[in-house]
Amino acid sequence: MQVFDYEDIQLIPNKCIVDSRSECDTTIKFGPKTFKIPVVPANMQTIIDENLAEKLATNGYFYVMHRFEPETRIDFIKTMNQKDLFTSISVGIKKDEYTFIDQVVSEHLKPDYITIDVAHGHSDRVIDMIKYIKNKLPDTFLIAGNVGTPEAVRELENAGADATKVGIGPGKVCITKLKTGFGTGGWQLAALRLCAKAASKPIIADGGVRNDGDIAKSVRFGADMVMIGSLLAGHKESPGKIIEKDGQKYKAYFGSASQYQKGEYKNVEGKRMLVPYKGEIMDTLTEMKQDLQSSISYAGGKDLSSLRKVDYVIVKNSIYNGDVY
Ligand SMILES: NC(=O)C1=CN([C@@H]2O[C@H](COP(=O)(O)OP(=O)(O)OC[C@H]3O[C@@H](n4cnc5c(N)ncnc54)[C@H](OP(=O)(O)O)[C@@H]3O)[C@@H](O)[C@H]2O)C=CC1
Ligand SMILES: Nc1nc2c(ncn2[C@@H]2O[C@H](COP(=O)(O)O)[C@@H](O)[C@H]2O)c(=O)[nH]1
Repeated sequence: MQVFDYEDIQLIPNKCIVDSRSECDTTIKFGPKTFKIPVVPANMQTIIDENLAEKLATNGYFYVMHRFEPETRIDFIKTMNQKDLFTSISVGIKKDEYTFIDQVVSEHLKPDYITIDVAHGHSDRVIDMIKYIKNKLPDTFLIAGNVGTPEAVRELENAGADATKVGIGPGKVCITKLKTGFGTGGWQLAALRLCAKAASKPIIADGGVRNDGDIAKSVRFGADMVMIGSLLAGHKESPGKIIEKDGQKYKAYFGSASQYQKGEYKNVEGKRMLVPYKGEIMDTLTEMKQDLQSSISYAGGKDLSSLRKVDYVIVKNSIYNGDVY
């Protein structure tokens, strides 16, 4: 098995067929809708809230609302419906979540997307939840995760998931790899490749993206959508206040399995960090789009499908040559 991660890979350019990068089409059809770029902010409490979800939906970006204020989800769906915006929410697998699905159905709500968001998605409890949701809400596009193996992708797909989310432990605020010894941290891109080869439905690559070029690499190795936390943290629209320290502005970014999220130190697999304040998130998303357009031009194509076919080399841990920007 070839093992590598984002920083170990360089994609090999092909002859350019466009006159301008602006000709390159970064749009992706994912589930029932088409989005501007194959990028979705992580469904974490320091990354997304209702206001940002609305902004993303209005501007043609995919979003997944987090599940950490469970009692707000019904109103969130109704508000988005009133504004004629698509709805994309998260659920867990505990007993209350079955009651929540029942409530959604009894109120005749039809979320466009639901994401089952748990640490260890390869489990019968997740499979039971997939079957329950697909039975009650057959028209909802159901994303299940997280997983890190081809076997898990196949099992969740066979249970009815419409897409699977790949990534156990590669996240910036993740300490799963240190606390448990398990995961795809350090070889997320290779794990993505294995999972995508086994998949017959779309894949979301989740965690470990540190540079815009990693989005193109994710697509090359099989991702239809890329979930990003740290790169999209620290914006004006990110939940939480600006924190001033030594004259610099920051925002907090913490793991969904951290003590800051859980409110207690039990089964902690996440940490907190300060992210330098970055201004408007739309500027960052626009830059991601432009960088992806450039990637497509280097791939010698006009759309994302050209990235899927490019050759690559493994340059183990050497591509940075000390470069940071
Ligand atoms: N992508 C990643 O690498 C990771 C992501 N996370 C994120 O943290 C958040 C919390 O996740 P999670 O703890 O699953 O959610 P919950 O706290 O909602 O737990 C879901 C259920 O699964 C059980 N559970 C959790 N982990 C395991 C496990 N390893 N083996 C067996 N049962 C388990 C829990 O019981 P009990 O707590 O009693 O075990 C609970 O009953 C999510 O948003 C998740 O995405 C967390 C870790 C890794
Ligand atoms: N192991 C943990 N993983 C976590 C936790 N909270 C979130 N996550 C995962 O990280 C990605 C974001 O990764 P990034 O590298 O882009 O910052 C997120 O989508 C989750 O899958 C956690 O507490 N522990």
